[in-house]
Formats: sequence, structure tokens, C-alpha cells
Amino acid sequence: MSEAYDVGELGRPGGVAVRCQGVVHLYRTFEGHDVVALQGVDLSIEPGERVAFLGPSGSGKSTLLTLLGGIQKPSAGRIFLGDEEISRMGERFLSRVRARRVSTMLQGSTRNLLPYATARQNIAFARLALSSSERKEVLDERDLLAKVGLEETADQVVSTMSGGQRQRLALACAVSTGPQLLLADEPTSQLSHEDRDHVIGLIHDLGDDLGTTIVVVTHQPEVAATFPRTVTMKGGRVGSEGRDGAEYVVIGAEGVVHLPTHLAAEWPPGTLVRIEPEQVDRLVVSRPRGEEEGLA
Ligand SMILES: Nc1ncnc2c1ncn2[C@@H]1O[C@H](COP(=O)(O)OP(=O)(O)OP(=O)(O)O)[C@@H](O)[C@H]1O
Repeated sequence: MSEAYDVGELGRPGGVAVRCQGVVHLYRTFEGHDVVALQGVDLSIEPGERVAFLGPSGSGKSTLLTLLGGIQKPSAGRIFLGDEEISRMGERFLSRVRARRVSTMLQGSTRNLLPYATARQNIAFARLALSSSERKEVLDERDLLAKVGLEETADQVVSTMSGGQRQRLALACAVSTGPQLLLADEPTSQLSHEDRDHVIGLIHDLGDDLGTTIVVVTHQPEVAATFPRTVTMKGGRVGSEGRDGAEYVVIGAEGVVHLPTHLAAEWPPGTLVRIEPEQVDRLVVSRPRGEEEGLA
């Protein structure tokens, strides 16, 4: 692998752009079958943008998040953070990206924390890979714990904390390295409404303060509604996107367009349609006359 990557250059304060080109990911099961989790994801996220990934179970949200976080490498396709292609980086560089530039909160707070350590010790552990000069650039531990409302709990052991406290600590650990990209898989599932709103509010506050690019996977409409952009995964691809409350379907590879979910049952696979350009920015999709009656 090239020695040219300067991971430090990825790490200027603020957010980083994320770009996926034709990303495919397969899992090999114990039985030797291949499961296609992602089948051609094209996606661009601007520096500092905040995006919620939505979609049915199994549509590939978590897989995409782990690829963006450099936890797994895609089977095919390319992923860029800024100008650097993480899908081609060797493990040595990738581990530095993970330690300093991208933080991933996995699903379930306990997977992100050391249960028998205190809040303070967890933050120290998350920062182990930072150099002494990098440590000077990141938020002071006391300020960080105060930001997430845990200043009184600094010396409390994680296993004695409530679910909301743990998730706030997991967030503090994730941002303690000053990442340019924060990825969070279902950070508010299994929390009370009050804790959910608190954690999501903190994620947005940190985005406001630090300019971090933020991607959150969620099944909760209340959480998705707080994000200016939503990306809905469908069958391992980006099916649709929401921008400022309006929903758009996304033209995929080879011009493929997913139907809006509420129409998919009415227009099943195999339905004949005619596509006519009405204007340069307007297409009309229609079934040939009589086709409606012909459908089951
Ligand atoms: N480790 C694995 N081994 C084999 N198949 C896997 C593995 N992880 C995920 N998959 C499969 O890949 C596909 C995408 O899974 P993924 O977890 O990314 O979807 P998801 O949209 O995050 O689902 P959920 O909302 O349930 O978390 C699914 O078919 C899933 O069964």
C-alpha cells in the first residue's frame, strides 16, 4: 500500500466529505453462501452535513456505516473521505483513520464502552491513540463530560449507569478524539423519549460546535425528523432521499428508479410502463391503457 497517505491531513477541525461510488458488499456465511448486503451504493455527503439513514431491516444501513467507518472494506467500489480513498488503504493507515478521524458508535452502548471502567477512564481509553500534540487540540475531559451532562458521574463505573447515561458517555467517547466524521448506529434505540431527545440534541449540538459530518442510522421517525437530509436504503441501494421534508427517489446505476414504497404493491415487478418526457425536467410514467385491469 502506498506510503503517501497523510492521515493527519484528514484531520483538520470541522467535517469531512464522504463519497461512495458503486459500493458493493458481500458477506460469506458459515455455510459458504454469499449474502449481498450492498449492491451498488452511490452517495455523496458534504463536509458538515447531517444525514439519517433509514430503511427496512436488512436493507444494508449498518453495513454501509461500518464501511464508511473503515471497520470493514467493501467487496467492490470506492469510498472516499475527503480526497483519501479509505477503501484502498492498508490496515495500518485505516487504524489511524479509525482512531483519530472517524468515530463509529456501534448499535448498543455497551459495545462502545468498557463496562468496569469509570466515565473518565473510558474517555482516556478512547484517546489512547492520539499523539501528545493531538491531545492538546481536543476538548478537555472535564468540558466534554460537562457537555454531555456527566460531570457528576466522572468517577462512576459504566455498569452502574442508566441507559441514557451510558449512551451519553458513548457519545462523549466518540467525539473525544475530535473526529471529522461521526457515525452512530441506532444511538437512541431502547432509550426513554426523554433520553432519546437528550442524546439527539447533544449530537446536533456537537455538530453545531465542531462542524462534524454526522451520519445516524435510525428506525425512529422522531429522530429522522431532526435531520435535514434522510437517505432511505432499499435492497442494498439508496432507494430515496428526503431533503428538508420533501421526498425524492434516486436514479440508480443504469437509470434504475425505485417506486415510492406506497405504490410498489400497485405496480408490482413485471408491470409494463411507458416513460415519456413531458418537459426536460419532468417525466410521466404511465401504464398502457387496459394494463390496470390486466394486473392481479
Ligand atoms: N455478519 C454477517 N454475515 C452474514 N450476513 C450478514 C452479516 N451482517 C449482515 N448480514 C446481512 O446483510 C444484509 C444487510 O444487513 P444490515 O445489518 O447491514 O442491514 P440493516 O439495514 O442495518 O438492518 P437492521 O435495521 O436490522 O439493523 C442482511 O441480509 C443481513 O442479514
